[in-house]
Formats: sequence, C-alpha cells, structure tokens
Amino acid sequence: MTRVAVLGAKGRMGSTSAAAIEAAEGLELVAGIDVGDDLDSLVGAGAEAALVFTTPDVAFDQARWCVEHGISVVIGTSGFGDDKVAELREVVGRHDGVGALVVPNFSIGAVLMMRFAAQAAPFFESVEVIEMHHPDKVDAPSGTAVRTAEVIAHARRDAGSAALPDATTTDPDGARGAKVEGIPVHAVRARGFIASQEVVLGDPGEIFTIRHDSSTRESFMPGVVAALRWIPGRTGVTVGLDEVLGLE
Ligand SMILES: NC(=O)C1=CN([C@@H]2O[C@H](COP(=O)(O)OP(=O)(O)OC[C@H]3O[C@@H](n4cnc5c(N)ncnc54)[C@H](OP(=O)(O)O)[C@@H]3O)[C@@H](O)[C@H]2O)C=CC1
Ligand SMILES: O=C(O)C1=N[C@H](C(=O)O)C[C@H](O)C1
Repeated sequence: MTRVAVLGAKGRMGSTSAAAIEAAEGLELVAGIDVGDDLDSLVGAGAEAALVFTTPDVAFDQARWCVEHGISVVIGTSGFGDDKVAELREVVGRHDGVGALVVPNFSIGAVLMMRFAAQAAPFFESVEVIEMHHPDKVDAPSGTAVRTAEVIAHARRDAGSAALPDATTTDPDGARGAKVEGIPVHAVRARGFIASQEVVLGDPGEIFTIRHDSSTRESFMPGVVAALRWIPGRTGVTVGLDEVLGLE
C-alpha cells in the first residue's frame, strides 16, 4: 500500500483524484489538504507520496516542501516547463530516496498526441499548437501546450529543421499567439470544453492535424493511479507519463 496525500483536494482535479485513489488497489488516501490547511499534516499522516493539484502559483513551493520532508511527489499542476523542471531537479538532487514525477497531462490520448507531434514535426515546414479549455482555467497557455511545444522544438532542433515560415511583420494584438521555444501556441477559453488540443502541421499541399479531446476529468484518472503506483522507490525527476506507461 502506498500512503498518498492529495494537495488541492477540494479542487476539480483533486476531488476527482481523491475518489479514484480511494477506489484503487494498492493506494491509500491518508490526507487531503486545501487552502488554509497545514502541510505539516502530511508528515503526521505518514504520507509517502503527494499528488499535487493545487494552483500554479503555489505548486512549486509545495512540491519542494514535500521533497524536503522525504515525500515523493507526482505533480499534475501546470506551469512546470523546462525551467521549473531544472529547478526541481536541483532540489530533488539534494535529497536521497525521494522522486518527482511531473505530468503535464495524465490522459493516454494526450500523452500519445505529444509523442506523435514530436515524431511528425521534423517532416513539416510549419507547426502550431491550439489548446482549448474551460474558462475557469487560470493559466495560459496550458501545461500540455507548453510541453507539446517543447518536445516539438527539441525534435526539430535535433533534426536540424529550418525556422517556421511566417511573413507576419505587423501583429499589434498578438494574433499570432504566444511563442514557446519558437512554436506558436494559441489558447481558446470557452464553456463546454474540458481540455482539447490540436497540433497543426503543414507542408506544401497538405495539412496534418493531430487532435485530442478530454470530455470528462475521468479521462485523467487511469494515469493518476498509474503514476502513484509507479512513484514509490523512484529517485530523480521524471517528466511525462511515457516511462510509467512503458513507452520509453
Ligand atoms: N496534469 C493533468 O493531467 C491535469 C492538470 N491540471 C492542472 O491541475 C491544476 C489544478 O486544476 P483544477 O483542479 O482544475 O483547479 P482548481 O482550482 O479546481 O483546484 C485547485 C485547488 O487548489 C486549491 N489551492 C490553492 N492554493 C492552495 C494552497 N496554498 N494550498 C492548498 N490548496 C490550495 C484551490 O483552492 P481555492 O479554489 O480556494 O483557491 C483549489 O481547491 C491546474 O494547474 C491545471 O492546469 C488539470 C487537469 C489535468
Ligand atoms: O486546467 C485544466 O483543466 C487542464 N490543465 C492541464 C494543462 O494545463 O495542460 C492539463 C489539461 O489540459 C487540463
């Protein structure tokens, strides 16, 4: 049995995850904390792993606290791009016997979308990311879109791909989107979405679109449970669910 604490337990993902953990074999929910609760209760509850689903403004400090107190972390909160992961590696590197798993998206389809996008990106002149989420989301672009742009950029750099063609010289309102490692990322916020993303790849005469939709938060739960079963005994920092799912 792995003794698990959920941070952000009253939130949309935290509450859905707490129910999934309670129903999962091999996992025991020993603590759930939200705004105003003391992190010290995790130590009192004997938590071995913490699932972080708080907001991006507090998640890094909470993850660091857990690592410093010998509790491994599975981080679902967005905002852990390459720079934050590097910072986390330093913290985890100073503490024996704990590990951190940063998961930009727990749904199997999104994990595969990111892999396929990286695989396809060097074969096309153009690539852009469009993410679509519910309007209660506080951060943009999404963590998934940032990670997708990062793996696309890494794949294109490794392949020696040329810069993306773009004749735009006038864009006073930012209509061409945010640039994440040079990859344009566009964010839509509309009621009706949970989490969707398209990766649009273009070459002369053809467009290749990779699309993923999460229509309920249950789509994330098999990944959450698999991550929590995987983390005990791991050290260092791992990014993405690929290794957990045996994709590497
Ligand atoms: N990796 C993945 O697959 C997924 C990741 N996410 C990410 O997870 C994060 C949470 O999303 P979601 O559940 O929708 O957001 P919510 O706002 O519903 O949940 C966040 C919860 O954390 C609480 N919280 C805020 N500050 C603290 C604190 N200092 N200590 C303890 N609890 C705190 C919030 O309380 P209050 O509301 O009172 O502020 C809220 O209950 C986001 O970054 C989102 O992008 C979401 C879906 C899937
Ligand atoms: O806030 C959300 O809802 C989601 N957040 C994650 C992200 O920022 O990528 C994962 C998923 O897209 C849902």
